[in-house]
Amino acid sequence: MSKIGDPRLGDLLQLPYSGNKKAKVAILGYPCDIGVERNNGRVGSKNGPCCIRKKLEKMGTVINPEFNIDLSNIHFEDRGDIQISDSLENNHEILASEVSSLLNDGFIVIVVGGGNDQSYPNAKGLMSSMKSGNIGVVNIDAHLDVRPLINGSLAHSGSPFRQLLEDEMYIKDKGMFLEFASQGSQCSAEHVKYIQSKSGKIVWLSEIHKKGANECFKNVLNDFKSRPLFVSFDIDSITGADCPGVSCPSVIGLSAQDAVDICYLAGKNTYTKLLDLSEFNPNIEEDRTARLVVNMIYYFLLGIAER
Ligand SMILES: N=CN[C@@H](CCC(=O)O)C(=O)O
Repeated sequence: MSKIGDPRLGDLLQLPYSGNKKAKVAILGYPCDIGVERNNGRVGSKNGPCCIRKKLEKMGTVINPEFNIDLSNIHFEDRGDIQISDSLENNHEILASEVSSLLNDGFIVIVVGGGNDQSYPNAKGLMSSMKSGNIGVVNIDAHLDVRPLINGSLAHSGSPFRQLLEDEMYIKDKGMFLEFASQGSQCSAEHVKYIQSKSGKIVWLSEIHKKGANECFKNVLNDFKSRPLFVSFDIDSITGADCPGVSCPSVIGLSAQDAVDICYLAGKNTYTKLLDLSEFNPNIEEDRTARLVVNMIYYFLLGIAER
């Protein structure tokens, strides 16, 4: 529990819903790393949601005196973890349907993974709730994650955005896709061509370092205009010094400050319906990285409070 006179996110989660709140936000866990294993990555992200929940309890002031933002105007609800089995395909179906039903109930949704394979079912959940593929998807990630399915049919943590770019509804309704903070040392030239052939865009990490993450991300939000937006954040896009607990770390990347600034802007953007956070792996490092992830959630909420 929080200390006297200092309510935190855990207290916000306890408040019952009252009709006059500014927004409803639901947090949902995807405790699954089968997709990471299939992609030959380091497993452990299935323990991510549980670890985040423990930290969430005590972090993040409900009234932020630095920015003068009061989160008690937001209804924040923990919807638990989705039911996981050994079948990744089943897990994805359940996830897409849960995300869609939360969005239909008027929630802004935060999904905490788990592997990055979650991002295609999450996008499907958004398309199904909108009954349209005319959505915007921004993948903040060191990797492009447009690898082909294994044996032509098995999804994995490196394939979610190829699945999106090949999705019938997304293609028919002219969805829009952009990769943000991609690292050329970890992305194949063939995959770049593939994304361009599907009208996807890429903002490389080097460009972000020149112009600043805030500026670059504001431009992206502007380009996506009024489409319902899904911001997918793979935390391995953040430099390993700031964010060591991931399946595939890098010595370069966004800073922790960039990450929270981006989450704030994503939350403040009226069209953002869905945020997912992927690849937190507490088996590798659980304290510093979990604190960063909770801060990212917190800054997203601060942004929503400023809509
Ligand atoms: N979501 C992560 N995708 C990366 C994983 C790389 C790795 O674990 O080695 C990718 O497929 O490139």
